Order: sequence, then structure tokens, then C-alpha cells
Amino acid sequence: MRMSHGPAGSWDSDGPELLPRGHRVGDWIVDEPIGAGGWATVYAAHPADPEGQDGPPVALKVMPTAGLAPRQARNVAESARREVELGRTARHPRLVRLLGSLVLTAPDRPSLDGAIVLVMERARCTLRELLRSPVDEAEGARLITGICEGLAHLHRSGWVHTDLKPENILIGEDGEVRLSDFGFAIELSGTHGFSAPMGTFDYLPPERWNEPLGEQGVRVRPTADIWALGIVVHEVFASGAPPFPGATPTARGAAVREYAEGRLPLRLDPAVPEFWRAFAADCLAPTHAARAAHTAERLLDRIAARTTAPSRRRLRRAVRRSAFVALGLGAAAGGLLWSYAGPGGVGEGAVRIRVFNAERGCQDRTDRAPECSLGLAVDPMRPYTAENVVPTRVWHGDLLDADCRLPGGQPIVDEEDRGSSVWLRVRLPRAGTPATAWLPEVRTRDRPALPRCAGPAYPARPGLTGMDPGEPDAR
Ligand SMILES: Nc1ncnc2c1ncn2[C@@H]1O[C@H](COP(=O)(O)OP(=O)(O)OP(=O)(O)O)[C@@H](O)[C@H]1O
Repeated sequence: MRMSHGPAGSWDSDGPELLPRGHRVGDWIVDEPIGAGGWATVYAAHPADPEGQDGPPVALKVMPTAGLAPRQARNVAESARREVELGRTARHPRLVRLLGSLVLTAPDRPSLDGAIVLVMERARCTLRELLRSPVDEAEGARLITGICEGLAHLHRSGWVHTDLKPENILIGEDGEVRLSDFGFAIELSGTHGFSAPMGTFDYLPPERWNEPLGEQGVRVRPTADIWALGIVVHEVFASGAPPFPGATPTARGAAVREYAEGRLPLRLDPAVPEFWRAFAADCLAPTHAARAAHTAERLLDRIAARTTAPSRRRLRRAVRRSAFVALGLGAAAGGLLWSYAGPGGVGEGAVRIRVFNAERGCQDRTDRAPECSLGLAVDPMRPYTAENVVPTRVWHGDLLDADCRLPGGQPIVDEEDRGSSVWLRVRLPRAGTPATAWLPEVRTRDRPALPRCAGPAYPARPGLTGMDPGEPDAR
């Protein structure tokens, strides 16, 4: 896997041979190097034609191929092809603009002769550089909105970025976000595409650490970008600090896997404002299935709803809170209005259902491997994050007793992209506290006739208890 490189904008003088200032590349004259990645050095440049001096500033991304093993050279050429293809087909104000591409002729510099050059609009700096100074909430919101706009457009156009990180989020001369570095972007074929097993450790979603490597590579879906977005949102408000603990990217990767297995809670920096904490937590939902409901498009809607209708939202929250208080008082005064038989909560009339794991590689395993375990929610109305998952895990084929179904909960999409917002209330296999939990309906193929859940069966959560299960959560 490719490791993350140093801070963007810094460039390593021990790196590859550099083009000298004044060197002509196509219609451009090289100024100075402004950045470097694993595959390329990026230079500021100006037009060779004095008539064109008034044009926008450009950057030349030079990707050498000389001296590389044939497979590496093919990878570089393929990466350039993708950038060109995406630049041609998916133009958008939030994506860096590709102005052209050419092959460098530099017979006096054999290591650069034949390098592929992408000519792009030049940005002022990267998000990584911007985050060296604290960003206030309004500025952070503006930047994250720009990133979501770029991602929503990419995903709508059938691409996954796969390498979203502050080094690849540029800030244009106008101060607006431009997503860049599409060398690893994957074109979707249906719901997913396949990528070489590469990426920057700190931004890889948990499933990428276990995803089987097939002939075509590892499976990639837009939820991978949403995970990376969650990390970036945290970094924006926490002065560039990652949300997962560990001194190295490898250690943080291990923490990500512990979190996904329910052994480590998600601890976001207190500096992240409330709205963005919930936002980041949803982006960092531990599975593809739990994350799939939070598309870039829906996240944009959520930001817009917050920006345009704060008073209406506050009002709805207040109404809910008062409904909760009223219900709480009623219950205290008169005992519970409804009750489910037995201390386990799941009463008579329960129906046995079989757990189904859509991950093919998990269906034949009997070793109850952690990576094949499935979670059960504490509260089906709340984001399906590690804090909302009971400690008990279940595996493909396990039998559970369910006694009612709840429509209108958190939408969940499984690994085969079947989606549902229906949840089933189940008794936990080993009696404990809590005695019941919630299984997303996508996690079973059984469809027993169950009554709709009602009454105080919802786990206590101020502001949601007593709410009509059909009403979406408007936080
Ligand atoms: N259009 C641009 N304007 C200004 N700076 C840029 C531009 N494109 C890239 N850079 C700078 O160059 C750096 C490297 O660019 P880029 O990420 O595209 O290279 P890469 O070799 O593909 O990187 P990676 O190793 O992440 O794949 C960026 O982090 C940024 O600092």
C-alpha cells in the first residue's frame, strides 16, 4: 500500500530529478516546484507565449516513466489516463480543472524524457497547508460543503475518488475547494468498481483492511470516500489531527479495525462542533452498510437544512423534547403504559429468524471470526455507529427470536446493496443488559409476519422516545 507522504506543498530535495526554472514544456515555461507526491512533481508554470501572460496560473504535474519497471510505468500511464478521462467527462467547479496533457521531451534529462505531463489550473494551497492555522466553524462548514459538492458530483458521474485527503483537496485562487489527484479514481460499474490494493492508510475505511483481493483488485464503493470525508471533517476542526489514536498510520489503522469490531469507541476531539461531530460520526459508520445511507448528496442536504432552517429545526427538537418529558412523567406516575412480556423484552409470539451476512466470504465460515461478525443496534433510530452497537455480536446462520418490526429506522444497505430502514427487535442470544437489541432487516432473508413495534420499546434517548417511528430523524 502507498503510504502517505509528507505535508503537501513541501517538496523533498532528495527526490526525483527536477526540471530547472525556465525549461519549456509544450506551451509552458516552468517556474518552481510547488509540490510532490508518490508519483509526480508539480511545478508552477507560465505561458511561453507573451500574449498569454494574462491567462490563469497553471500547474504542471510531471509523472516520470523512465527507469520504472514495465508494470510501474503502465501504472503511471494508467493513472494519467484516468486523470485525463475524469477531467474530460466530469468537469465541475469543485474539481481541479485539467487544461491539457502532453508527453515531455527532454533528451538532455533521460530520467524525465517521456514523462507524462498534466496541465492544470493552479491552486493557491492545499487543505493540509490551510489547516496549519485553526479554522473557525463557519469557514470549516464552507470548506466541507465544497468537498461534499465535489464528491457528490464525482459519485453522480460514476466515479469514486479513493484517495481523498487534505493533500488532495486544493484551495483555488478564489478560496474555493478543488478536489484533485484522480490518479486512483475508479469508474463504477453498477454499484462498485475495483482498485489496486493501494491507498493512504489514515483514510482507508475498515472494510478495505479485510476486503479480499480478487483478480480485478479490491472492491471499491462510494462509501470509501464518505469514510475519508469523515476523517477530513475531523481534521478540519481538530487542527489536522486524525480521529483514531496511534503514533503511526499503521497503529491508527489497527485502531480503525478495533473500532469496526466494536472494541474501541469513536472518540472525536472536543474541538469538533456538535453538528459536525454527528456528521463525522455518520461518515465514520463502521461498515459499508451503515455508511451507505449517508451519500454525499444527502450529506449536502443535511448541511443545507442546517444552514437554511435552524429555527424550524430548533422548534422540532423542542417539540420532541417536550413529548419526551410528557411521556416520561406519564410513565413515572402511572407505570409503563405498554409492556412486553418477560424480563427479556421479547415476549410470546416471537418468531425465530436466521441471521444472514451478505459478505460471501463469511457465509461458509464457522470460526466466528471477528471480521465476519455483525452488530446489533441499541437504538434503531440513531446512526449505526460503534456507540450504538451492543457488545454481543452475531454471525451468519445464528438463530434469533424476533417479536416485532419497526419501519422508518436508520436506513441500512448491505454489502450487496440491498437497503432497508426496517429493523427487527430481537432477544440477545445470552441474557444480559440490555436483553434486547435491533437487527437491521437486511441482515436476515426471513420475512416472518411480525406486528409493528409500538410503545416504550424504544431505548431511552432523550428527544426520541415517544416519537412516531415513521418520522425521520431531523438532526
Ligand atoms: N493544481 C495544483 N495547484 C497547486 N498545487 C498542486 C496542484 N496539484 C498538485 N499540487 C501540489 O502537488 C502535490 C502532489 O500532487 P498530487 O497529489 O496530484 O501528486 P501524486 O504524486 O499523484 O500524489 P499521491 O502520492 O498522493 O498520489 C499536492 O499535494 C499539492 O501540494
